[in-house]
Amino acid sequence: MSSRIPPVLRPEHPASRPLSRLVDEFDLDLRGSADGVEITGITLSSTEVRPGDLYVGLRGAKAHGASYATDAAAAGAVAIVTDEEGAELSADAGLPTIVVENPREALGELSNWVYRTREDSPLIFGTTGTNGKTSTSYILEGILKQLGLVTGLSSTAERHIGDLTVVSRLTTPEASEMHALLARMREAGVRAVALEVSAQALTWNRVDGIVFDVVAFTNLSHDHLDDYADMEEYFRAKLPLFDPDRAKRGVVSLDTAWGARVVEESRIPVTTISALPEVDAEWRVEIIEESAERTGFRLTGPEGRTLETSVPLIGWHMAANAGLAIVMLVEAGFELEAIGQALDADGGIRAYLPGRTERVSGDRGPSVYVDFGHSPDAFENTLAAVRKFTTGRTIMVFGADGDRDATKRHEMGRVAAEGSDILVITDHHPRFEDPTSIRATLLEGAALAEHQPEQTLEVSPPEAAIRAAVNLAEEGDSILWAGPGHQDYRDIRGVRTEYSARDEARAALREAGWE
Ligand SMILES: CC(=O)N[C@H]1[C@@H](OP(=O)(O)OP(=O)(O)OC[C@H]2O[C@@H](n3ccc(=O)[nH]c3=O)[C@H](O)[C@@H]2O)O[C@H](CO)[C@@H](O)[C@@H]1O[C@H](C)C(=O)N[C@@H](C)C(=O)N[C@H](CCC(=O)O)C(=O)O
Repeated sequence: MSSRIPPVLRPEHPASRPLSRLVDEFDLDLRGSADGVEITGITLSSTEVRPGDLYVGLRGAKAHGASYATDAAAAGAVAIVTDEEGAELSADAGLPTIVVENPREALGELSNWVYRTREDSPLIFGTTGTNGKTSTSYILEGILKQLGLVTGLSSTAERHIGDLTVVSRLTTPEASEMHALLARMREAGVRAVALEVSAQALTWNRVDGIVFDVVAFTNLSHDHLDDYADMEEYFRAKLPLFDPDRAKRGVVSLDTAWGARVVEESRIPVTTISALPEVDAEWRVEIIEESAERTGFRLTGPEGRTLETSVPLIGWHMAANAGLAIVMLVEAGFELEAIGQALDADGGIRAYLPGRTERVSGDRGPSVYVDFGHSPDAFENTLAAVRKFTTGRTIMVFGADGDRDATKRHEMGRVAAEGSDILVITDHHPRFEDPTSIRATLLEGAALAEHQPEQTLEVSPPEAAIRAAVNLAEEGDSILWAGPGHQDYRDIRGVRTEYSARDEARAALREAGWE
């Protein structure tokens, strides 16, 4: 049985290390005395300090972490690492202070020192790209489990330590949290870990201090242009993962043209894969069988290596993700034959992906899928997969994130209109934006589509939107609710209200008499 516990995980039996040794080993500028100071943990949030912590005060977009040093000290922090400005801000806390130029850049190595993460490290797999990171990581974890290893996972949806499930806040946690998680995994005997690595994680040093055995690039498409000036900058944010200081080998999907650019710029040995027939790659994924439950595919690689298998997931993009996961394992030294046997054993891989084109409906009535996709490219893939197995109409329900990349909204609306028979535009996480104006932009985008749905509705809030969709649906129709996926909250003006699209969809089906 898995259980859910709060997200900030620390090792249960942390080792204690003297501050004086840290100062000596890194030749740090210490102000105050290190005498008798012992470090057992590290954090960058005053609200998460535990006694014995090294508190790292870094400048954020809203505040300087060092201004919370007094709170951190009261909670048991024994020293602070910060910059010159932070040293002044934290003077009243009376903590021994280490001054570095850029505390964020120091965080990964400091966290590795505190938790000795690289000692006796498990195999670490890292996946980056716009779409498919979570699915690839879950599939990797599923295969590794079937190969008999105790596994760990860090994803947008959840974090896993063996059989323990923990909710996740960011796709890739901050470096101090990431290293604590890896230390906790080591205590639990984890021997292989699948980590999702966002572009933001690379930009903000969240995976510093970790050496990946195999990394992978899935694809790149329009997203996150609020954090990056343009696609080129977003692309360049991914490249540090393909650096010898960080990773040993890589697998690159050529399914988007950006893959070839990764190959060109990679500084580690990489192999290539594609699920597109027109693309020339070392490994090829070819769909051989598709149903509304499973996708079967043939994977062929260098030296005549071949594997025929299937995954309990729908759409060619899921076969592409599975192929990528398998080649990552081959690159890590696993035999393709053993992977094939593991995949087939026990009725096939149990790659349960929460909220990834997850069917939440029963046997009667319309099929309802909840998906996490929130980019035009993700919409296109999931809509195509759902349409393929729908005898009736395809109804799409979606909204867009507030305070996140607004430049993709027109294209989201257009792609959704292009692929659906009925479109229901609603809200997602408005955050501090006006949901009415977000919906207006999505509607403008929908109007740009060449193919227009039979009906386009604007319904707010989302619980009313899914009910409107279910009420319009008939037996044989499919409803795709894209955006919320596995999430269990909505962010409205900075307040996270408990909310589950999966539960709302099931309730709507029940109320309509389908369940
Ligand atoms: C835009 C962004 O990435 N912001 C990150 C940033 O927040 P910030 O600069 O606003 O921080 P701040 O509030 O000014 O605080 C500064 C410092 O004071 C500390 N603090 C703050 C308040 C307090 O009471 N005590 C305290 O110690 C904070 O921990 C922080 O270290 O530093 C925070 C703590 O380190 C991060 O949690 C926060 O990520 C936020 C939550 C976020 O949503 N990030 C998104 C954009 C993100 O990273 N997304 C990717 C997307 C992946 C994908 O789509 O696949 C991800 O990996 O999740």
